[in-house]
Amino acid sequence: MAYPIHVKSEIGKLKTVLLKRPGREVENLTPDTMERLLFDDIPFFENIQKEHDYFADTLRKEGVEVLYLEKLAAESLVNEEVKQSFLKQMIDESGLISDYQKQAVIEYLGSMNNDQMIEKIMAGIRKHEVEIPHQTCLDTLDDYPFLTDPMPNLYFTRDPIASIGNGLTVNRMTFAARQRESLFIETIMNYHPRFADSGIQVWLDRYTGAHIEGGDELVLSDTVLAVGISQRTSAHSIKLLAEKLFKNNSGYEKVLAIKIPNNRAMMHLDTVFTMVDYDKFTIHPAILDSDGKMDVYVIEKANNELGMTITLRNNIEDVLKEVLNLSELVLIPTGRGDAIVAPREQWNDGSNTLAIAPGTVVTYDRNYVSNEVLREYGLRVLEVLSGELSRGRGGPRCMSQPLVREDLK
Ligand SMILES: NC(=O)NCCC[C@H](N)C(=O)O
Repeated sequence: MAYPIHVKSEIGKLKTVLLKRPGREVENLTPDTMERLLFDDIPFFENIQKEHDYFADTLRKEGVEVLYLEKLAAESLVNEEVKQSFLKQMIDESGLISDYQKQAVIEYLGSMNNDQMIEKIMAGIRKHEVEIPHQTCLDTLDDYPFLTDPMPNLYFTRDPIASIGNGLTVNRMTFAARQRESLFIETIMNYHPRFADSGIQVWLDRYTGAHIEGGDELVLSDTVLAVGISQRTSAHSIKLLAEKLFKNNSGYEKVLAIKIPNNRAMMHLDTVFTMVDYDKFTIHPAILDSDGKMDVYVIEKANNELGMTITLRNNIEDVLKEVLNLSELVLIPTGRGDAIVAPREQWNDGSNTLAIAPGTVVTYDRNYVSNEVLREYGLRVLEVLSGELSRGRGGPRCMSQPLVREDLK
C-alpha cells in the first residue's frame, strides 16, 4: 500500500515534498513587528517569491513532486461544516478579544472562496478591512494595525509538522507567532482526500502539553531518530514522543536527544546539524565544547517500568556510529570551521542542507565556503538563490517537509 506519508530516513530519494510559497504574509512585516514575528529583516517580496519558485523548480527537476500547503489547506475545506469549524477554531486562536470582532472576521472570511480565504488568513487581516459592530468598544482603538496577525513563517514547512515513518507529529509550536500554523496541517491530515482516512499515525498532536518543532526532528534511519533539545523543543516533549513511538509499533527503537545552545542563531537542531549521506553529516563547530564534546541522551526502548532507558553520552561521533552501524563517519564543519566564516555562514543556514538523495543536497548559494567543503567531501550540491529567503532565518531543510522518501537499500 502506498502511504501518503512515508519517511524512514533523512537522505532517501525525495519523492514528495510540502512547500509554502511566500505570500502576502511576508509583505505584512514591519520594523515594529518583525522581531515578534521571528524575522530579522523585511524581504523584497517579488524576489522572495522568485527565489522560492527557483527552489521548487530545482526540486521538480530532480523528479520531486511538490505540493503546496496553501492549496492543500483550501482543498480540505470543501465540506461546509468542516470549513465553518476550521474558521471558528482559527479565529479563536487568533487573539481577537471580543465576540463582535470574532463574528465579524468569521463573516468577512466566510464570504470568500476557499483559496482567497486561506490566503487572507495567512496574510493577516488589517483593522480597516472589516466593519465591526460596536466599533467604539476599547478593543479596537489602539494603533496596532492588524485584527489578526500575518503568518510570515509559513514558508518554513519543516517546523509545524514532522514526517516520521508512516506517521507524523503535528506540532505544538513554541512562540505565538507560529502556533496557528499547525492548525492548517491538522485540517489537511483530517480532511484532505489525499491524507484523510489513510491510517496516518499522529505520534504527537498540537494539543500535547509540551513544545516541539520539526526543525529539531531528524529521521536518521528506520529505527533511529535524533531530536534537538533546543529553544523550540523541550526535553519533556522528546520523552513523550519516544514513549509514543516505542508503544505503537512505529519501528523506532532509539531516540537521540541532542542538547544544543538556546539562542536565535541555533533555534533548531537542523540549523547546526544535518545528515547528507549514509555516513556524512554537516555540523556547526560551535555546538561542540572545547574538547569536541556535547550532551547526547540516548533513549532506548526497554522492557522496564518506564518503557525506556536513558543514557547520557558526550561523543556524538561515537554515538552516531553505534546507532547507525557505521565503522567510519564524517562530520563536515560548516564554513570549514573557521572562526569568522563558520558563524557567518551558519547564520544564513550554511548547515541547513536538504538531502534529496544520498549524497545530493540542496543548499543556499550564499554559503560558498560551506558549499565548497561539501563538494570536497564528494557531495553533489545543488545551490538555490538565497538573497531574500534567508531573511527569515531558515534554509532549504527548514523550507521543506518531506512527505515521501524512497527507503534506503
Ligand atoms: N527549521 C528551522 O530552523 N526553521 C527556521 C524557522 C525560522 C523562523 N523565522 C523561526 O524563527 O521560527
